[in-house]
Amino acid sequence: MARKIGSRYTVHQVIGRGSAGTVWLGEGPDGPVAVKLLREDLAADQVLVGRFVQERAALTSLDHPRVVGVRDMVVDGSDLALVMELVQGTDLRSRLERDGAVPPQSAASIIADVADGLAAAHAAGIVHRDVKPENVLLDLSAAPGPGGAPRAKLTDFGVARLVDAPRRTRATRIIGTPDYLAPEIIEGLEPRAAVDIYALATVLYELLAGFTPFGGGHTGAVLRRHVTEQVPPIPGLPDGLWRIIAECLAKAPASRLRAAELAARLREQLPALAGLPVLAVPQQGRAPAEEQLTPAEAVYAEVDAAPGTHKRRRGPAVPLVPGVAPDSTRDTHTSLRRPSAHELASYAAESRAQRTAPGAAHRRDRQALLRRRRVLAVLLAVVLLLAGAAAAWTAFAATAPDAGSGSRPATVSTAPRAP
Ligand SMILES: Nc1ncnc2c1ncn2[C@@H]1O[C@H](COP(=O)(O)OP(=O)(O)OP(=O)(O)O)[C@@H](O)[C@H]1O
Repeated sequence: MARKIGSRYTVHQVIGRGSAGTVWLGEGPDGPVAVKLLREDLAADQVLVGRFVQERAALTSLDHPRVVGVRDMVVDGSDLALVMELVQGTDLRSRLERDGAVPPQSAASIIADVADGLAAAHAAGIVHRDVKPENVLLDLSAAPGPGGAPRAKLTDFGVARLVDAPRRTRATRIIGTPDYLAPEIIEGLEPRAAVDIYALATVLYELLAGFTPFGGGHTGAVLRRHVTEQVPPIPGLPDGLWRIIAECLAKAPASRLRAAELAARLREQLPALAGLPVLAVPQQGRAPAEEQLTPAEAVYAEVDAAPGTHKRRRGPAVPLVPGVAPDSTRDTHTSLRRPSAHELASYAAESRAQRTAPGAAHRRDRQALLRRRRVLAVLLAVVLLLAGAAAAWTAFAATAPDAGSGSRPATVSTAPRAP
């Protein structure tokens, strides 16, 4: 069923769904396009419509072969739509779901492409803020890159910004996808370009290992790991590639590589990675959600949907266009309560305790017990000594010559008497 979007575009078929809207295959004056129709509740939000109009110039002027171009932005009655370049292919999430992990050379090549796109965006002052496999499209119509890797393009620029909470709410809420959130976002800082580098390095890790470094279990646990834990190594990964990942997952944003450096460093690695098979990385044994909660994480157990966002979900998405059945089952943008500094500190303390091996924890408890016992023994000895001294004093006072003078201490009897 064809549908008109503004005066210039017609859409006929749904090609995908996300948390912010539905993507349609469409037709414009210059040929085929992809049209992302934002959800009705977002389209009805006047603040968001204002931002949409404001962002139009920045988003439509971002023109780079590794970025999915935004051709137009349409505000038409109740429709709010981004008209994009149509990419013939698939997205990286679908590829991961199909193949699991990716050979190291292909992974590095795909991520170098995305880093090129990010470098262009960052140079134009645009931070993506939601880099994840869903937002990387593989252009299967283009000639493949090194080792037959498909060419990648980053999409969904600006959408996280459009649906973001205003500054005053940002102090208490986070919008993003938990597995890819940089620690400084969780700590409440303004997201800058380095958050995209952190997210992209997380995607690289995921391509190589088949899972994200800090994901799994309850959202509170995921946030805590981003802030407090070191990235788990990937067995068998060549050192050069590992160093790049570790640098880009640094907790301090200033220590991370810039996007252009990341692309260049990855390309330097490509020859050495040629022919390496997919790494056999054992899946991390993260326990299912509730079992994994530490007491502090249990305090931080809220994952809820702010207006305009979806719950973190495993079920189908809310239908976005009347009459169209939901088909998205992905975890995607989530609005989260930002953990307080106290909660983060508790996560850190518990995390340190959890990292200690069970044998070491047992030894540590036993040493604490012995210390407590020693302190008690010293206290008891002091009490007994004082009691003995008091008893001796009483006995001495009772035998002294002026014992009958009552409460006056015996020493007084030796003091010079008043004339
Ligand atoms: N320009 C495009 N060309 C071709 N297909 C596209 C294009 N943009 C998006 N798609 C397809 O539509 C799907 C949904 O895209 P969308 O950006 O709405 O959601 P998402 O990125 O999966 O999730 P979210 O918006 O919640 O981050 C994509 O995964 C992709 O398969």
